[in-house]
Amino acid sequence: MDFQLILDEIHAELRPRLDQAGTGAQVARYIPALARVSPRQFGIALRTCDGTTAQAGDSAVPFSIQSISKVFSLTLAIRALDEALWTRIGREPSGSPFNSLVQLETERGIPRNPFINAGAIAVADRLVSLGDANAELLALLSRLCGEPIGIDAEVAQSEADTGFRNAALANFMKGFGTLDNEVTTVLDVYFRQCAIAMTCEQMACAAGYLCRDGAHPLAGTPVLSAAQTRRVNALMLTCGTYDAAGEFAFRIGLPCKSGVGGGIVAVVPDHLSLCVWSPALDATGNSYLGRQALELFVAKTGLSVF
Ligand SMILES: NC(=O)CC[C@H](N)C(=O)O
Repeated sequence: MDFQLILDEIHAELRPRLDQAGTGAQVARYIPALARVSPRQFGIALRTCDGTTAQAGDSAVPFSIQSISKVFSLTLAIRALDEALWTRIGREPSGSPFNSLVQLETERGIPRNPFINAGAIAVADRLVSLGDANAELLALLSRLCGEPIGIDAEVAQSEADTGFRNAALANFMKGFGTLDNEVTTVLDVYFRQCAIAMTCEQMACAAGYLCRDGAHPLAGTPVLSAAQTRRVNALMLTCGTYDAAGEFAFRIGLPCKSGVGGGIVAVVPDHLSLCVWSPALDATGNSYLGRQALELFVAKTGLSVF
């Protein structure tokens, strides 16, 4: 399959839609540093299991990975704790927005899954107990894509200044005993992981272990076991795009994880990993053009888990 041609076609088809007037799509406004990002950007990149790469558009422009970081923090936590992780975090889709508080009350402070904010904050707490969580995460990402990866300090500060809902989630969970560490420490780790900046090309490579039964995309060494990798992919499919996960499975049928920076990473097991980015979001907090790009990719290639 000529992936470069396919990505070029997708880019050409979507470029005229970059002016998203009238669609309601807009960049995340609740984090001031993200509100300043131009919505008129679109990038896409993929890397196959045999190392072939393809890219189009703004694929080399760094963006704020936001909730895509939750895949990699989960990977670190599963590696360290395996089954023990699941005593404090569920594995069911939430059907609610990513920053929703409501389920925590009736479910006694146990977040539905590791990909909503509450779940990722609970994962961050586990990682804080194990060591320097942000340093571990940056080291993992840098190793996975073979390039140094860093945090955008301005975005991290902006999140910390306005993260009122995340503070509410963390305090609520602390009240139920879900967090072992200080709320401020855990939130600092969480905000900084969300503020990691990467390009589509770096992300497509970094996610490569997810299409290779857990093998490192560059070195081939195990990042996760094959069974653990299946679980991460299953969670991405069922929970990776919040209350749009059903729609994503229906229309795209790939494990996906989105972030409010406008990135979406997607996995075609045994074939390839890809990343799309366009900052304007739909009402569910998923990239408006990113979703369309993934739909086009699946339509053109027939690659889907179904
Ligand atoms: N969906 C997202 O990407 C949310 C991440 C964002 N940093 C937040 O905590 O609100």
